[in-house]
Amino acid sequence: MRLHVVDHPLVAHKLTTLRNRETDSPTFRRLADELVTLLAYEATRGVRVVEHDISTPVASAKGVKLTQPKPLVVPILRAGLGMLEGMTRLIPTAEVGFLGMIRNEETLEASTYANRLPDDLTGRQVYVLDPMLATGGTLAVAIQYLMERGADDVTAICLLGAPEGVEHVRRTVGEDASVQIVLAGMDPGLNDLGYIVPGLGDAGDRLYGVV
Ligand SMILES: O=P(O)(O)OC[C@H]1O[C@H](OP(=O)(O)OP(=O)(O)O)[C@H](O)[C@@H]1O
Ligand SMILES: O=c1cc[nH]c(=O)[nH]1
Ligand SMILES: [Mg+2]
Repeated sequence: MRLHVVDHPLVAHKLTTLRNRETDSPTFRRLADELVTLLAYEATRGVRVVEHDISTPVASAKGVKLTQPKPLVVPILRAGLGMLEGMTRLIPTAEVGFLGMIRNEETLEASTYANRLPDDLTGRQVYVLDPMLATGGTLAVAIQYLMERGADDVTAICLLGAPEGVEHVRRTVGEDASVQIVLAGMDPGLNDLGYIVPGLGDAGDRLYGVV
């Protein structure tokens, strides 16, 4: 498993505004969207392509195109939905599947309440979207689920992570798994309620309001 924390001043600038409690919901949504596109550029370095010959108006040329089947993008509802457009802007032809997951705020255990994914993911390259990687319970369950169905390369794109969450995912999927985590920032740890500190609060609530 590989971890990549993107080190770029524009990412750091947008993340700082995103964290600010004064940032309102419309601005939060816009920044989350912009950040994902920046992260996705890094996260898709390994996207699979094949050689593709074309003719320009002047001559023939060798290029590449995305392989079939196309990459699958999986936002984890609810908060991951705020990252979907930023991702599909970069890979418009990607297919999209959905996982609805919620963390029990007392036990911090993740459970799945919705699944709209192909049953067979054999050989698929998958990009999972979720802004927060806290205890790692949610992401570990999601990645395991995708790999059990045959996905052979999974990249998780998150805005903020905590070291204990990253280690939990590493232990669950195994050191040798073809799994990559891409973060805009890694915070020092979690508080007693399992929130990332300093973090940005509840990403779902900040995107969509308290429900
Ligand atoms: O790493 P973990 O400790 O599992 O926590 C992270 C999860 O918690 C948040 O979702 P939440 O359960 O709040 O659902 P929501 O997106 O509907 O708000 C977040 O979007 C992650 O999915
Ligand atoms: O800090 C956290 C932890 C879990 N979920 C969130 O939305 N924020
Ligand atoms: Mg939430």
